Amino acid sequence: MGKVAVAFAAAAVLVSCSVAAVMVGRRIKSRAKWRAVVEILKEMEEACRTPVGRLRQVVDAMAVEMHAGLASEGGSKLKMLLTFVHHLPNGTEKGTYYALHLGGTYFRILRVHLGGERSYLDVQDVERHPIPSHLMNSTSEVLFNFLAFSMERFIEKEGKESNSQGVKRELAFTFSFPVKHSSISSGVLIKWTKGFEISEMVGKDVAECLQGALNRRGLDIHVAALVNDTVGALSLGYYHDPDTVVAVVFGTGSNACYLERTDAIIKSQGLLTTSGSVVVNMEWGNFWSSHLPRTSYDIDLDAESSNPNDMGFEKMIAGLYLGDIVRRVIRHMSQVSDIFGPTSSMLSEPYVLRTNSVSAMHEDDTPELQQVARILKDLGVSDVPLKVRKLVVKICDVVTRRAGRLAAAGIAGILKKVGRDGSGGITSGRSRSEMRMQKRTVVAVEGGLYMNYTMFREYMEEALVEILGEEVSQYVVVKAMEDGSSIGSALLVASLQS
Ligand SMILES: Nc1ncnc2c1ncn2[C@@H]1O[C@H](COP(=O)(O)OP(=O)(O)O)[C@@H](O)[C@H]1O
Repeated sequence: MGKVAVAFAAAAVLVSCSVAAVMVGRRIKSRAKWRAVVEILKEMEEACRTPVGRLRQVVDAMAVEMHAGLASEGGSKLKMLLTFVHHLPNGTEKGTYYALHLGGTYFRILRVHLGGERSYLDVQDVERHPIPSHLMNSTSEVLFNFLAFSMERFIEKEGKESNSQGVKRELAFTFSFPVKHSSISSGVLIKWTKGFEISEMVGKDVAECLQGALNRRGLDIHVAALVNDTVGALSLGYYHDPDTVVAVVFGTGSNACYLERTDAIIKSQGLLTTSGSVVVNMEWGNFWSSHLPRTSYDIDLDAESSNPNDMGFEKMIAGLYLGDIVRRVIRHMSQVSDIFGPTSSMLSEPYVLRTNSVSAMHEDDTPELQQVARILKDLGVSDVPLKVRKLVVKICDVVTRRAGRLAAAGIAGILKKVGRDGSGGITSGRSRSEMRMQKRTVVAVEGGLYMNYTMFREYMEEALVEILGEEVSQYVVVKAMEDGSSIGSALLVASLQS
């Protein structure tokens, strides 16, 4: 071999050595990046842990806050609002009634016809539309004109042969935001939540605004009741099953109401009702306790939201927020590692990842996780390997598991307050034999998150059994109420007439 050939051979060896070294270096780097990502997941999992001991602390805190909110105005972050609902529909109602429901994402209109027997409940013409997003930060006039216009179109479709023609229509306005009631049919908006921002509306009478808009359109419709969506769900639950004492909504936001004894409402001493009880709208989205497992992602989400330092519990458990928590974790991982490829600017867009997509990824049962790949692609993250897709599923699981378990702790907190958790209420303990006398208790549940996200529902129901124990759980029935908020509100109006 000549000198030149030897030099080439030596250079070739050197080049292949350095290529190998670069490849090894890259592998080490990518292993380090993977480790960094796994570390983020581990930290997040740790911060989201909800062992049953911690859940029980949340249960106790919920019951304590409920007491405080009933004791004095402003005594707790839980407003514990009186709804002026003393009687719930019992099945004897008759006639045709309407409901118009303004939720966080959807508005719905429907008509129910009641024949005076529980079995004769005919729900007709349910319309459900997304709320046009520009309305959420428009003016009260624009918002209510739109609702009145939608109501007018609904009625026009009834046609001339409708049996309610020529008769004043009785309407329930189901309103999923906090209201301070002065009667069952009037109340002022306390604040907006769930991304709505029409500040001049705060302090105005909500039913009056709708009635005014209906009158301006010349519609012969009477706003007979202003009903929180949870109270609607409770009404439908009670109509079907009088053991229903609690209702919870898990949709865009989250809230709960329950039947309380009037003598337990210290802040309204002297409140008398013929039934001896009243429905209390807890506005539990604003619940807070140091026992809630909060992460840096929750803190950032809150700080960047339209209502910082507000609705802390809702921001951990409700549909509007779960997607955004998952997005924040993915974005953090994409900042410390290139496992998601070049950082997509879409990942920085708040609320771009919806909770519907989180459930689609979480429940993706295709072998290659094609749903996950498709949703990530929509976020500008293409061609990620299977192990990264699995990691995303894990993030969805951690966030939703925490949400479901905390939701269960909230429900158990209410059961504790009303003495239906097997412990005999907040102050006294009970013997085993007394526990056997536990009353059957139905919890009516509704909302898009609960109805459509199976894993959320399963985690919630599993944790409820864990908290209450097998024995007491036998007496607690969780019942889904599809469209319960709207149907139940119409039933409530019917019960006011009978
Ligand atoms: N398939 C789904 N998976 C997860 N969450 C869902 C799903 N479908 C709906 N949701 C959640 O439920 C919310 C809608 O809740 P819903 O009770 O129907 O309406 P609203 O809150 O407007 O009254 C959506 O914004 C979303 O957060």
